[in-house]
Amino acid sequence: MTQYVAAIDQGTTSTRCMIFDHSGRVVSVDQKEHEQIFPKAGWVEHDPKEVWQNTRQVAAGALAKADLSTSDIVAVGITNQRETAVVWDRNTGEPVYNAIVWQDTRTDKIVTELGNLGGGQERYLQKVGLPLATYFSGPKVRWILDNVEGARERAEAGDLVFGNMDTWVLWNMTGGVDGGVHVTDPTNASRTMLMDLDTLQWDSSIAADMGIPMSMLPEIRSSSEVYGQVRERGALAGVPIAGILGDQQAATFGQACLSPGEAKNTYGTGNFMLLNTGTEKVMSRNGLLTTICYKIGEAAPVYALEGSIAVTGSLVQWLRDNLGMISNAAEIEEHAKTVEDNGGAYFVPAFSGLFAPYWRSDARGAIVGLTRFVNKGHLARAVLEATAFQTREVLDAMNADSGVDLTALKVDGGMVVNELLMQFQADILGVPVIRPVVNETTALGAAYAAGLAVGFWETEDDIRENWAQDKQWEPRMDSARRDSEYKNWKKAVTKTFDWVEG
Ligand SMILES: Nc1ncnc2c1ncn2[C@@H]1O[C@H](COP(=O)(O)OP(=O)(O)O)[C@@H](O)[C@H]1O
Ligand SMILES: O=P(O)(O)OC[C@H](O)CO
Repeated sequence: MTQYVAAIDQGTTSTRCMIFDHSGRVVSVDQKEHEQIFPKAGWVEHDPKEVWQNTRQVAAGALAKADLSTSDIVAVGITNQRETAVVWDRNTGEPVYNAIVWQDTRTDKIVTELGNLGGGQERYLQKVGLPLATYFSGPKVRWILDNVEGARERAEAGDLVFGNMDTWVLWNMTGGVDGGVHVTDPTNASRTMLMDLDTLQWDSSIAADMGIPMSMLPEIRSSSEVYGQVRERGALAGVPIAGILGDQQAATFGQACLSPGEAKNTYGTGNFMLLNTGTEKVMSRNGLLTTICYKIGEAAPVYALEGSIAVTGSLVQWLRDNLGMISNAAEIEEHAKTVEDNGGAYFVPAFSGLFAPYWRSDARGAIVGLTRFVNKGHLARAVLEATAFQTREVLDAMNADSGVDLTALKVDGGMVVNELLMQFQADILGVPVIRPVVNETTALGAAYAAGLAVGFWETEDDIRENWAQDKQWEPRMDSARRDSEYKNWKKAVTKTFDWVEG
């Protein structure tokens, strides 16, 4: 009987269930979007119960679409938008507040206060590998405890628990109030600001500074082992849940970046470039994050350097949803193709401040270089080019920090169907850009982690063998134009600084 592995991919905009065969080929997908809730400027929330309901639906949907039954599935992996924080009551399963999403900037004052405590920024960089920023989960949990009536008392009494989306989905999938497992993996834990990067354990002094009771925190296990079985009711009942990886680490795994020096760049809501640095923890001097890449069972953890960009695909969504300039994401390429270049316009989408390599929460978005000449096509180009320029900044930082000169870039994610963007990306980087046959590397990576734990795949070599190239874009732009475009971009970025005052 043919067997398969399933993956739940709980992303920023949607939740997917994908089923893979032994060759890593997708045999079924079901997907459901959830509401993006924007209560105020800078605030972004998701309803955790909607996400859980969607998870159940897509699990059933993916099985039904491929006409498979639960007995065909040997393991399930979970991958997720990282940093997004949920706090719920372990006795009732009710969240006390909406999930606060990674893009949300409401914690800027909390972050500033933490920076004023002993050790400041440097203490966090050394211990957790992250700069103090609104991006990470710890300050979001602190905000909930400070602002939801009665939450702090309930947390101190041991009734409230915290989880990122992996933990929320796992706890519910394994039974919720009826014995749900409260666990995370080191890739997710490394995005909270609360995990010591050397010991892979929660750091009680940082938790104390953030006012977060240790009893709220999930147990940190490896990224590939059996955590529990799917609850008896519903789709996938009884199947072992055997892998957890944050979505960007999952994509790194799915892209078979399994040796030091190998990197991938994922183009989704935001962009995330990860470079495998092996068992060596490389600390960044150029605005990158040090993070856990994966930890397979008992093996030593593998580290990564990461360049996180907050706004890339979501800028295309913004054009669609907030401006109505396009009716679907693919249309942006049609508009961009009507012109030769950006007509002098540069769009810096600092909607959540700027992440890597700047980490400027005082920045806000700007379109510069506007003249009467600029039309819709130029703006469409400027929107796509923003993704490519931001990626160049991250690649430069990556090369400087690691000493690795990346000679090609493996790409994946929702935006890489955009041919114009991929060509411009190769042009502005000056290195080839390579897309794999299976572009769903995030779900695939989580499936690999789960499949390795139950022996469906034997070793990491199986993963390397399954990877295959689909298309490669070669740089065509001459270096003088590349340099002048990049110089203009850098100048445009400086125009976004110091917008939000103190
Ligand atoms: N043809 C396209 N051109 C540019 N952007 C696109 C295109 N198709 C999808 N996108 C963008 O890709 C993103 C979705 O990618 P995906 O990897 O599914 O995201 P996530 O996992 O973050 O939810 C959306 O932000 C969307 O705007
Ligand atoms: O949901 P995605 O694919 O946009 O990924 C979000 C990242 O994990 C945020 O760190």
